[in-house]
Amino acid sequence: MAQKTSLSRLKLTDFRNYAEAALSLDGRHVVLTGENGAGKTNLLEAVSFLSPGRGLRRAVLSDVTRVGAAAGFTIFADVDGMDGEVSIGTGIEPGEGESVTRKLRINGTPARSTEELTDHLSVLWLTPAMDGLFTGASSDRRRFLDRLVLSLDPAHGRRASDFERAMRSRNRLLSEGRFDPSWLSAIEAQMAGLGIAMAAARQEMLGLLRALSGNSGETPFPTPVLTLEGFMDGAMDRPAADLEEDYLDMLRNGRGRDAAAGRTLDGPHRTDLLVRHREKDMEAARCSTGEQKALLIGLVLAHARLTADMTGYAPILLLDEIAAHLDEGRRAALFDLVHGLGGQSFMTGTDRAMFSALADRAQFFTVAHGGISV
Ligand SMILES: Nc1ncnc2c1ncn2[C@@H]1O[C@H](COP(=O)(O)OP(=O)(O)OP(=O)(O)O)[C@@H](O)[C@H]1O
Repeated sequence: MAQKTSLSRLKLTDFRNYAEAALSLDGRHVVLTGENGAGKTNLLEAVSFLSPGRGLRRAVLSDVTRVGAAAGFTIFADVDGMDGEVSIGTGIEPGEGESVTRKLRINGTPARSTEELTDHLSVLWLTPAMDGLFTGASSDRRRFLDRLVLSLDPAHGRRASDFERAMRSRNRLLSEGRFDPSWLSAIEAQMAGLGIAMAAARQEMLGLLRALSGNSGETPFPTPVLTLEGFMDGAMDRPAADLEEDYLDMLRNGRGRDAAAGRTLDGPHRTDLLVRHREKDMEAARCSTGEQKALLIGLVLAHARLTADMTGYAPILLLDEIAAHLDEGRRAALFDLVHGLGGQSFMTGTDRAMFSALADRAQFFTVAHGGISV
């Protein structure tokens, strides 16, 4: 069984609709209930800032500071994490405009980057904004896929941003008609190395999830069958050096075409994550709304289980408005599955009764007008 990671304290200042708020936690799951607009999702968002990136809303950081606040927002958390107990502080300084970056202190010491958070805990989430994942833009599925990869392979984020930067340079050279062969070749060689490493990391994550779903047992949440399409289709079992060579050829031969298109038409930025409902043998986009939600839950739970298996520590799970869509039986089954992961989860809803099956496995809080009470 994976070890637990948990928050024992969360304290917010000038965060969204909270001027000041604090939560004392005892390691059990956390249920936050209250009316629409009370600030439940904001609390989950605060916890999501204990992982690298822009949180579960992919927020512009300056929007996160409470409207009317004189300074930037801060989040403090006491965490029993993968490296023992730590105090984490994160937030932004005021008045830096939209290019502001998030500051992080771990036990009072400034951290080089927010990636250091992954040494201490892993935070995964499922929010209503993800409901259209299977029917929406492929860029959303790619981002979802990359978050899956990132939770087990922190270097994936750096590879993806370096690839993006190199690709932008290539696009610029091509669009300006500067076909300088040595410059282009150097950029393309960098893209080939990074691009194939990204594709391999994604493929490896899918392989791990596939192996896991083979022995996931009976659950009311269907098994998603995942495949990748759009880049190096069916070729990923070949040696990386050969794939890099192939990708380099594609880039070299595609210069004219890409110049005309104004963008690079081959690469890992074109990958799509295809999801099928295994039991129905149906693509996810054609499943019913409820089936899609259940598939998404199945996918996030599988990822949480994989994270726990691979790291030995159960992730913190943020489940926003998860109970509303499920009947009583499925709700109880979900709580059992979440509890069985062995970690701490944060769940929100408008009605406390929906969580009654959790009983004393959870702490219950009421959220109202930017305040939290027991
Ligand atoms: N920067 C900000 N400053 C002040 N208030 C904000 C800021 N950003 C968001 N809010 C407000 O926070 C409130 C709470 O939002 P939140 O999404 O947490 O509600 P919720 O309890 O999850 O509601 P629902 O049940 O409708 O999902 C909203 O009314 C929103 O306008």
